Amino acid sequence: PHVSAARYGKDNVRVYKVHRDQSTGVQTVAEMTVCCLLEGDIETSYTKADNSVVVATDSVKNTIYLLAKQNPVTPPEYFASLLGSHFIKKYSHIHAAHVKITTHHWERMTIDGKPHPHSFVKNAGETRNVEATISRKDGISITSSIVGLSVLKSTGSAFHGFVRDEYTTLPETWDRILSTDVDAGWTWKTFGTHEAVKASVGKFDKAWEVARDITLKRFATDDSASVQATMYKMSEDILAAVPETETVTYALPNKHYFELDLSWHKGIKNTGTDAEVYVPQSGPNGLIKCSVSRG
Ligand SMILES: O=c1[nH]c(=O)c2nn[nH]c2[nH]1
Repeated sequence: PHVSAARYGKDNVRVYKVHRDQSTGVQTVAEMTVCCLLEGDIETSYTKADNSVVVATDSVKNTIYLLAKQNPVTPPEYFASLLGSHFIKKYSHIHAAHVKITTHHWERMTIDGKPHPHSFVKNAGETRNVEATISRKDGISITSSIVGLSVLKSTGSAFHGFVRDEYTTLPETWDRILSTDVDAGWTWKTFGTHEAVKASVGKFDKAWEVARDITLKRFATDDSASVQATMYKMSEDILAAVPETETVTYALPNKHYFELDLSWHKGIKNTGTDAEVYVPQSGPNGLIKCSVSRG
């Protein structure tokens, strides 16, 4: 037997950084959780108990905090590229770094109609993520994503005309609730070097804003024939709006809200056009995935 693949490092490295603008007193915060795994000529640490090739995961963790102190930590695409590039520059036997950054969304509070200089609220559950592979040979591939953005529409969603056979019980509907937890990702065209990422630094925040706006607008305004049809439109829009992206990927759970028949009680009408009280389902849920590429 032989090592067919290996990577190791530190996961769940939580980092918080504050920027204090002395002139205005405005403070800005960033909080993220980092996973950084290294890949390279490390097989002997597995096969021969040879620790001479091991950059300790504790040193990986130390490096994350040091680089966070010495460099900007936003946008996360920039910091992921900077962090990964550090390891392949510093250690000739490390040939790739796999960096995942989950950033937590501290939204500045508005108090008495004014942005507060140092107080923030966290949007429940929504994160902005980056997964990057920084490779000596293949350059820097980055995928950005929005995860955990929970949305619901109370109408404007239908699902009919699907396969009807001896396995089908689902009734067709022309008016249903649609709810999902958005997981939307966009893969950037590969960057040759960290300098190329640095040159594009202004594009990452804009792309996240555009992708989020497109997702919400299409979700709200599309007269949805299915999750599949709506997510394809979202993907087309993002590819058109962000030319530096190559592929857009969505993974959308279909979080079902079941109608509840109450007619057993004095004939109360609560189904079809009379439906008002529904039963939100924790599971099973649909899961619809799609990647859309150029051309
Ligand atoms: O939007 C939907 N897509 C599907 O594939 C599906 N299957 N059941 N309900 C569904 N809704």
